[in-house]
Amino acid sequence: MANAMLHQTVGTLQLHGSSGIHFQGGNNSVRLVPKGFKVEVGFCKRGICSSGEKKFSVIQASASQTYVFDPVLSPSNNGTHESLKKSNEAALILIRHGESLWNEKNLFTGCVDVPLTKKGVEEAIEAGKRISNIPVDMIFTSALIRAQMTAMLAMTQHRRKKVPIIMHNENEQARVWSQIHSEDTIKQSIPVIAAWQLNERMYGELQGLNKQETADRFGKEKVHEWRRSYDIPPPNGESLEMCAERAVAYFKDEIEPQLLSGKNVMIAAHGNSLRSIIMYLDKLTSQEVISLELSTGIPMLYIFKEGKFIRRGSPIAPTEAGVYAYTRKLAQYRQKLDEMLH
Ligand SMILES: O=C(O)[C@@H](CO)OP(=O)(O)O
Repeated sequence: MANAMLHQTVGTLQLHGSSGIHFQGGNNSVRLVPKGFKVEVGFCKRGICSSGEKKFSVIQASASQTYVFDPVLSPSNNGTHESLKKSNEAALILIRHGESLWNEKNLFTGCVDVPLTKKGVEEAIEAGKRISNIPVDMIFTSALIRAQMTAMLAMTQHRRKKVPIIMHNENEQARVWSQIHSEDTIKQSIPVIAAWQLNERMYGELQGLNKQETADRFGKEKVHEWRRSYDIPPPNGESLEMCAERAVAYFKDEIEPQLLSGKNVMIAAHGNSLRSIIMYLDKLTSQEVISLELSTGIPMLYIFKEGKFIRRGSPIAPTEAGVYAYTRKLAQYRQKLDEMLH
């Protein structure tokens, strides 16, 4: 059995007939949720396994099978959800995409898939410089090109020089055809998971309309309500509340377990999908979130520690001492990079 996974792989898990676990949908990564916490089990033959798979169900006993798994998320690690929360610390970087061609034209964009402008490209590169000393083990982006461009461009500046690789798990063939057959190469890679749940809020009938013209037509206040209120959707679109239902659920289900296991995560997404996630992280009220505005291409750093998200603002520059004083781990990581690169 190959154990070539991007997760740190340090053990195997034997599941026997009495385990009550049955896997459906081919021999790739699966996720199951026993009492209290998540376990991620991968049994891909070779190559990169990633999370996000839902093609399985826990319904009945199956024959004995050996799986590679990530012990920090496993029940056999003597750890409970609570003790994991206490022992691990991880960095979380949030970044709204750089300026898009429709930001430049002042058009409502929502789920329309518009690329970055030249300025947006530069913003993403600048953002990358600002976080170039902060560890990144996994990247989550929306399914939209402006967020993916931003993540990739930012990573060109990272000092660790690992290669961000987009996971293709949309079907069995895509998964097999994108496998990597060198464990060393896998170690030098960062999995990038693209998820529609992190997409911008769907702006309904406003998509493609000019923001100024819409305000002139419907009134400034109405348009502000559509754009910034928590629970009032634009015509046939999503309110922030509706956007939060999928974006925050995805964050809790797919991203938080990674942070809990000590993985450092970057999320490249959008003004409103990130507003909804920040509302959750900072425990903002539906009133407070109205005035939360995110600029394009500005990275925001959180430290996840003892089950809490601690907001650390936006690193100003890669050398800014303050950021690395936040935690010993960050300081050590930066020092390691300095040693490696000198
Ligand atoms: O057009 C959009 O999709 C968003 C983000 O650019 O606009 P708004 O500022 O109204 O949230």
